[in-house]
Amino acid sequence: METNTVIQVSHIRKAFGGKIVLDDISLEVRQAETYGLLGPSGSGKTTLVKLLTGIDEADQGDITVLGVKVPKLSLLSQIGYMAQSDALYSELSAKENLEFFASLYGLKKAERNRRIQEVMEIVNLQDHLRKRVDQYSGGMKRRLSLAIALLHEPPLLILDEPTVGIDPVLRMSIWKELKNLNARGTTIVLTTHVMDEAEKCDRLGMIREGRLLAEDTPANLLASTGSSTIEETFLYYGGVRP
Ligand SMILES: Nc1ncnc2c1ncn2[C@@H]1O[C@H](COP(=O)(O)OP(=O)(O)OP(=O)(O)O)[C@@H](O)[C@H]1O
Repeated sequence: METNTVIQVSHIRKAFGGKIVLDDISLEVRQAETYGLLGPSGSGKTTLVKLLTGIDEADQGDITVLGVKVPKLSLLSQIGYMAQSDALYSELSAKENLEFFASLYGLKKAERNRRIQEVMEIVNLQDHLRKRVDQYSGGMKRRLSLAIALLHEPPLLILDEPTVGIDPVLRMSIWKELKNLNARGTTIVLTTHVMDEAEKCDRLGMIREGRLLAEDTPANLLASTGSSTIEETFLYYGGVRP
């Protein structure tokens, strides 16, 4: 294990009702990088990130996050998790949602107000703070969920499809912010099935049918397969060779 390892996944297996969903997955995420899990729908990405957060438990294998074996309740304050389906109180305003999560994370009042302003500016929702969440669009809800994950400035962000339903301009600004967070030492794990987004990650794990097909920097993955796009690389590892 390297000294800057934030997540160590060793030989994880997970099955639901006899169906193997994750099959002998091992990977490592290093401090201050953005690690992307790339794979088609149903490949096991969400299941894997849920194991990383400790929401769910593996049948076999070990996971260590920030030096602690998961699941561990105390780790939750260290992780900013954005689930695929938004966990928001729709009858409350965005501000009330943020205040609720800020108090869960134990943020003091002055810090709470400052952070609420900051995270809402990052996702460009500062003008919609007082709007009820049930009046938000799908993309706005995604952005609010991201804002909540950022609220307590956790050292590790785990984001399940963070930019789905978000327009390209805002997506670019969110990526810029993710890179800023990396520069300040934050480690990010995200899932995606968007190939152009995968190229923005420092390292990629390609997943298909519960197996890790390959893991490396986008540049190395392209070079080692002689591909010109990440999509071609994925197809190569998936056994589709022209
Ligand atoms: N609680 C569960 N009970 C039974 N099967 C499950 C459960 N959670 C996930 N699965 C199955 O595990 C497989 C992997 O699902 P998972 O949600 O991890 O995939 P994914 O790569 O995140 O897909 P998507 O991009 O569509 O979210 C799927 O076949 C899914 O039906």
